[in-house]
Amino acid sequence: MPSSVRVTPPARRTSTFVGGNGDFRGLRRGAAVPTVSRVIDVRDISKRYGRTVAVDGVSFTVRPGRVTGFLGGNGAGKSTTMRMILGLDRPTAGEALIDGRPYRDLTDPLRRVGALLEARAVHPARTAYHHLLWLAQAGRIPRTRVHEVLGMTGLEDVAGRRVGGFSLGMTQRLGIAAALLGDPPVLLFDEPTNGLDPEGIRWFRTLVRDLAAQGRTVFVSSHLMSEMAQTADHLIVIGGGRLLADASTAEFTATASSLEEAFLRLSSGRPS
Ligand SMILES: Nc1ncnc2c1ncn2[C@@H]1O[C@H](COP(=O)(O)OP(=O)(O)OP(=O)(O)O)[C@@H](O)[C@H]1O
Repeated sequence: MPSSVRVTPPARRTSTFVGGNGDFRGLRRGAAVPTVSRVIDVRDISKRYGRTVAVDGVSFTVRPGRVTGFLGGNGAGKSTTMRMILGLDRPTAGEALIDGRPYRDLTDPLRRVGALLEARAVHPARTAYHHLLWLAQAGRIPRTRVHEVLGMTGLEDVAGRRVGGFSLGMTQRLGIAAALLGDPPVLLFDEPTNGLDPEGIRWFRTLVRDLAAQGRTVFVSSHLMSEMAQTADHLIVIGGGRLLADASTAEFTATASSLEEAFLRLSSGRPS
C-alpha cells in the first residue's frame, strides 16, 4: 500500500438537515441529455507540484449510463485529477477530454458539465437563491431552473438564508444544486457526501443513480467504501497518484468480503 494512501473514517455528521423533494423530473427537461459524446477521457495524465507527483500517468474513461466511483485514500490524487478534467489545473503531461475536447474549449460549459468541487467556495453573505441566480445568469440559464434545483436538493425552505450560516451538509446540497443548474449530461462530484447525514446520503445515492439511469455520465469521488459499494456501478481506483484498478464494482469485489477489503488489499499490493 503506498504510504500516502490512508482510508479515513466516514465524515462526522454535522447536520440534521433532511429533505430533497425526491422529484428529479427537473433533470429531464427538454432534450437536455444529448445522445452522443458524454465520455470523460483521461489520457496518460500527470500533475507535479514541485517535487510532489500528485498524479502519475493515469488513463481511464468514464462512460455514460452508470455511476463511476473514483476511489482513493487521502492524497491519492482524486481532486487533482478532477481539477484537471475541469481545466482548473493544467496537467504536467497528458490530457483530459470531455466530449472529445478539453473543458476550456467547450461551448456553453454549464450546460455540458456540472461539478461539485469545493462546496465551501461560495460568498457567505449571499443567500442560496442569489448564489444560484448569479450562476444561472452567468450561464444564461432561466430563473425558473433555480427554483427547480432548490426543490430537487431540499433547499427551498432555506433559499432566502445567507450561505455563511449553512451547515456543511446544506452547503454540499447547494453545491449539488449548482452542479445541476445547467441540466448537464456530464456530472462530477468530489466527495459529495461530506457533511451529509444518513438521510442526505441516501438522497444523494438516489439522485446519482437516477442521473445515470437517464444516460448521463456521473463521476463521484469518495473515500467512503461502504457508500461507494452501494452507489457505484464501476470503479476507478487510484493510490499514490497511480491507477490501481478500473473495473465494475462487482468484478472489483468478487474475491473480497467487501469493497473496503478489496480496496485495502489492492492498496497494500497484496494479491487477491
Ligand atoms: N496545489 C497544490 N500544491 C501542492 N501540492 C498539492 C496541491 N494540490 C494537491 N497537492 C498534493 O497532491 C497530492 C494529491 O492530492 P489530492 O488533493 O489530489 O488528493 P485526494 O485524493 O483528493 O485526497 P483527499 O481525499 O485527501 O482530498 C497530495 O500529496 C497533495 O498534498
